[in-house]
Amino acid sequence: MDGEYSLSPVGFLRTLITAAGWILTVSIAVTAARVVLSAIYNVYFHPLRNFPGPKFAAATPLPFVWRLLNGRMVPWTMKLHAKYGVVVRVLPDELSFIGSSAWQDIYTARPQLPKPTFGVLETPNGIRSMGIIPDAETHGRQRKIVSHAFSDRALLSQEYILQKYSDLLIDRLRNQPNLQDGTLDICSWYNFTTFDVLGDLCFGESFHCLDTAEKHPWIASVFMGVKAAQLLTVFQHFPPMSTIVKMCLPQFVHEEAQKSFTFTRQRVDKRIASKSDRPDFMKHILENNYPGGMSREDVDATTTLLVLAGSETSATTLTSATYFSLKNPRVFQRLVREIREAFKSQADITIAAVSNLSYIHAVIQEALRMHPTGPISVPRQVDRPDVEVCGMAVPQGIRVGIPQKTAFRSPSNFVDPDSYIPERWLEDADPRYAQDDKAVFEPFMVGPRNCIGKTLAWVEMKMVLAKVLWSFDLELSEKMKGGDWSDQKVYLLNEKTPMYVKMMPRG
Ligand code: HEM
Repeated sequence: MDGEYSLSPVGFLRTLITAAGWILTVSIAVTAARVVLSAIYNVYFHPLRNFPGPKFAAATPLPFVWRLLNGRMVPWTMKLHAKYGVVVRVLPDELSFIGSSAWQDIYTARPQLPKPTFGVLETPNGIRSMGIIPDAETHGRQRKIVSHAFSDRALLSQEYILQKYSDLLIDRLRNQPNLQDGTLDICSWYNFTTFDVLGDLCFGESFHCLDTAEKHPWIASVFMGVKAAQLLTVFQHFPPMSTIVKMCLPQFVHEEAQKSFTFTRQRVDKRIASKSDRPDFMKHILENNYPGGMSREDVDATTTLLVLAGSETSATTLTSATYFSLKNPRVFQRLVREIREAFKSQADITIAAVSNLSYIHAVIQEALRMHPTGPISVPRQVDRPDVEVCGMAVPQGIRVGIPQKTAFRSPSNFVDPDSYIPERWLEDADPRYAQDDKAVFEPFMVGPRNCIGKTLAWVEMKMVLAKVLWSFDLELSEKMKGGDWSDQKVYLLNEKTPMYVKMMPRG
């Protein structure tokens, strides 16, 4: 009897291979059928079916995901909005808007439209920083505590920190051997300055980037985390993949995250143990915290966010303001004149004094328009019926957002959108620019989750730029004369490339 029913090992293997073949074929067929059916549903039956946009992007996340991966989201959304207008369906379930009223409709809606938890960067203990907490109540509670560190009074008491690092920048630049040969990358130096300022404001101790002329490894690690988080968002568009990919992340990614987490904890420990009364962020956070406000873990996570959000953005804008001004000699000359006529010495460049200058303000504003630091959409989730954006009813379950760079460079919002014209922001602006829809320009966003560091960013950028242009004559390096420095890949943040200049010390 046994012999009749037993299989030889070869027979068993053959049966196994045949069965595996069938399973694979059926799985592929089922997946293909699902993909085709969902594409048909998305294009012809989905609640967004009547919104304009390319059919392929309506059918599948692939075109969007491809741009996320190759960093070319900005040119893609620019092309789409140029073709389809104020609203474009960029994903089966996401709409992109470039009309100015979208800011109020999306980002100041009450109750808040939640921030999707896509690709969020958690610390290894699972705690999220204030910037990525989805729950409005928890976010609001933490933000209220942190906001004490950004009051006008706090800012004035922090001025000496801004003075210290902007002066150090000038000293260090003066001593660079390559100052005049066109190989000095001003972008890195701006970054060193803003990292040192934020290190000092958060931890009571800088990263010594200006001293060493190098990025601290912690900074590199945190930025790698941001890019990884952005790339991980790709898999959220293919739900089962997301969990699998997170589980399969290579060991070094976890080790890197753990290392940078430990570094933050140690720095925060040290700052708290110092019991110092210096007027940095930590003093205000600790003084205004209360049981149930922010846990120690919340403080760690939010400190990392503050360094990241406060350094990269200001350095990018300083670089683009320098780049665009140098590319436009008329602008550069007017800017330099304003600064050099206003100040007799570098020491006169104070927060109060620099805040009175109008042209430097317009120069930085126009740099933020040409090259915003958050170039792509940071969407919100429509979590209820009856939401309207730009006068259009948006169904529940959809994500909506504004891609800043596309909105700021759109000819439907600005006259000569690709030209760098600070004059459009002046009170006595050229009437040609009266047509600009300035309400669309919100580089710091609006609403309860807008930039908490906006005022600090403005004074820091003006002070650093004014000191550089007061102390040096600048020229673009030959290397920068062709091409467009601002045409950069984007992985949530701009992937900045070097910006080479020649600098001649004055006096
Ligand atoms: C040119 C300079 C800056 C620009 C253009 C900028 C822009 C922005 C934008 C667009 C957001 C909203 C991001 C989102 O919702 O995902 C944001 C949030 C934030 N920014 Fe800034 N930022 C700048 C400088 C700073 C500085 C200097 C700091 C502080 C040191 C800072 C701290 C923050 C924080 C903590 C948040 C999160 C706020 C919250 O979730 O409540 N930023 N910023």
